[in-house]
Amino acid sequence: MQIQTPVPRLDIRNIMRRIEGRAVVDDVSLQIQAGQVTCLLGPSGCGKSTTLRMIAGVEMQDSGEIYVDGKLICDTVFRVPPERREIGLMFQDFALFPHLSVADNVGFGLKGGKDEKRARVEELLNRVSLKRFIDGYPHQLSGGEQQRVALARAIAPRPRIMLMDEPFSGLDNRLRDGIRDETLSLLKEEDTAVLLVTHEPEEAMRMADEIALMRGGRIVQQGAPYNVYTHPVDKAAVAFFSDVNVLGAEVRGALAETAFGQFLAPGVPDGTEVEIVFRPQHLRIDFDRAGKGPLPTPSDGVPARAVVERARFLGSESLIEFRMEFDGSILKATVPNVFLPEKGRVMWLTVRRNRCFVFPAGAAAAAGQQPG
Ligand SMILES: Nc1ncnc2c1ncn2[C@@H]1O[C@H](COP(=O)(O)OP(=O)(O)OP(=O)(O)O)[C@@H](O)[C@H]1O
Repeated sequence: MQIQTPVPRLDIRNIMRRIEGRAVVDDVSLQIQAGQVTCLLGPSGCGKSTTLRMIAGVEMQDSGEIYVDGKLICDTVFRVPPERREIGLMFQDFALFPHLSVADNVGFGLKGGKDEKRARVEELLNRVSLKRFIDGYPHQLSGGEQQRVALARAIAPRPRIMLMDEPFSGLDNRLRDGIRDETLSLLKEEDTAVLLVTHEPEEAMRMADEIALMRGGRIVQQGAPYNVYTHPVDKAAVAFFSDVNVLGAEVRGALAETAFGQFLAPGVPDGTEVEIVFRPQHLRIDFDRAGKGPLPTPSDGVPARAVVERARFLGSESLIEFRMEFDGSILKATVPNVFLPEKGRVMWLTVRRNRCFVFPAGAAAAAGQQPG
């Protein structure tokens, strides 16, 4: 039986944008289905907003095509104007019209009869729990309430695609999580395809069905949040989501020898410098017992002696920095709850081997391998 993949709501193929001779967006391809949220995640200046502007139609790509529901809306010669693309936009500075009532703001882009428009406005204000402000004005609302009105306005004309550029970054932390969740459930109910730009990994993890990790104009990795987090393509992809620890080693006979034992480096030629990369939560801490640590195990390898340099309580976890006896480097460990050993205390560390990644040293953009 053949499984039919639905036609993507948004399909971007190989788009490229050069500014002053530099590829600001470099061969980006992306597909988003109706009802799916994809987060374009990357550091400042990596080309996220430029990608969004090309989809919105306010900036032209130098090559590549954009399709909506299988229909070409833009290549280098043909271009559907922005107002006919049925694309909703939501940005950080969501700028409601100050002189229009909440109802008129939400109904701004709506077509149809007066009653029909009013019904849609009421439905959406109800949905974002702001019906009581229907005849109020933007200045009477808090930042979070204005943001919810902006969401209702963007979604009112039932756009096929919603483009959101850092839409929650102007909100204070306490409000943000609630509004993110509310926004997500409304967008899902409306079956909109969403492309959300953010530089915050927590936001992408919270909102996305798929994360597209962008760097230097290119998408370097794409997949479900769990996969992007647990199978990063390179050291920078690990570091984007958390602190990282790095051990340097040279490969001999497909093995990288470290103070924590050997790591598999299948297919890596002898003499290659590699980096063993792991997150702070994957270091195990053990107490010193008369100068000895725990026994080596296949899953945790060999213990290495370390001295506590600094320990801090961060709320839900503690962060401990260790100076490693084998080379004087610092490794970071996090443990749940409160654990604050005093500076200078000797402890033993092991690494969860199946949570380590082995990458070629210094090759930020190269694909890495996970040990078996
Ligand atoms: N019109 C322009 N003229 C010159 N440079 C530009 C122009 N538009 C974008 N750039 C450059 O292209 C790169 C990508 O910009 P873009 O705004 O797409 O990045 P971003 O990932 O959205 O960053 P941020 O998160 O800071 O908004 C940046 O280096 C930016 O300076």
